[in-house]
Amino acid sequence: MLINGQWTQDWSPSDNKDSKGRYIRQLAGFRNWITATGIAGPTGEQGFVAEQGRYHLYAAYNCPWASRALTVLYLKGLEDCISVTFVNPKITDQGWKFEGFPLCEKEPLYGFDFLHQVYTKSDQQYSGRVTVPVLWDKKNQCIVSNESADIIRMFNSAFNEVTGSELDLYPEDLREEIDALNKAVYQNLNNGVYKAGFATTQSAYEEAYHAVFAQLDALESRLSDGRSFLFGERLTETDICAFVTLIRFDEVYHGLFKCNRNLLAQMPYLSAYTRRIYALPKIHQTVKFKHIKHHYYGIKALNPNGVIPLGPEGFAKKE
Ligand SMILES: N[C@@H](CCC(=O)N[C@@H](CS)C(=O)NCC(=O)O)C(=O)O
Repeated sequence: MLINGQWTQDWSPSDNKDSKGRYIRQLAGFRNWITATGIAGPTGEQGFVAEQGRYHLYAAYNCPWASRALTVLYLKGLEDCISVTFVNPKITDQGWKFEGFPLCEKEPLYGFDFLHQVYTKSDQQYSGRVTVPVLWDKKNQCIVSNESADIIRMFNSAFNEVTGSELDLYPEDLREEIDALNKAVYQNLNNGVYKAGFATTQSAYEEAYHAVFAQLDALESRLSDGRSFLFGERLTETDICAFVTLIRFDEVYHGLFKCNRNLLAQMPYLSAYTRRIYALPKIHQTVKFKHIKHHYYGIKALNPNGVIPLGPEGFAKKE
């Protein structure tokens, strides 16, 4: 992580825990918003107007948080408007680096080797974790946001006049329900699998494990009335949030994070739902199982020798 702008490597995700050994995720440090007119969003400074070509997304195919930002970028037709660079999925002693893995290119704006340089370019004294996704403003040369929950909302609404997109993943009439379900899905599933995987006590692991499967059971039952998506026939941001965890479930969370009561493949409605979203236009481009497996099974604290299991195949198709 960065401390006063200096990189320090003495840290592993399981170090971030409470007195009961529960994993705690740090809050994002940059919370500005791009808006259609440049007025400030719910948090942060004003001045980030939605413009063609002005912004850049640093993403990682392995990461569910970056993938939800990438997915909304594609669904909203923003690929010609916002450029994207993918970091190498194998995290190094200096955190995320550029190049050295298929589809991971050179850092295009400054020729940086590591993502922490993007953070200190924006704030020379930055202290905090260096995470993906990062939304960068090329004009003011600073980070707009490193919080994917905010990034998907701005992608959903800020650029409609630039792209002409009419897709609304956060429709007015469903906002309250979306917020409530997002919260449960985030706590119990998206972050819940991490809480199971990085727990350092038996009780913290068991608590997280039960929360993960209670949430999966609730979603399975919600989908059992035959609806296509969580809120019926309309795709919403909650579907994207759920999808990025579900698509990784059998390949990595079941084994490495010990969320192993059952495979997702054994839950008929949830697996059909995951396949339904996976089959939507452009979604395939956001899922790279090789990146996913190499990243997670490369986490030294959980898998010191880095051996990558061959199965289960789950949703993976041969790449
Ligand atoms: N709140 C952030 C969390 C992002 C996050 O934790 N990303 C992980 C990758 S999956 C990361 O970059 N971890 C590196 C680290 O914490 O050092 C978001 O949702 O945007």
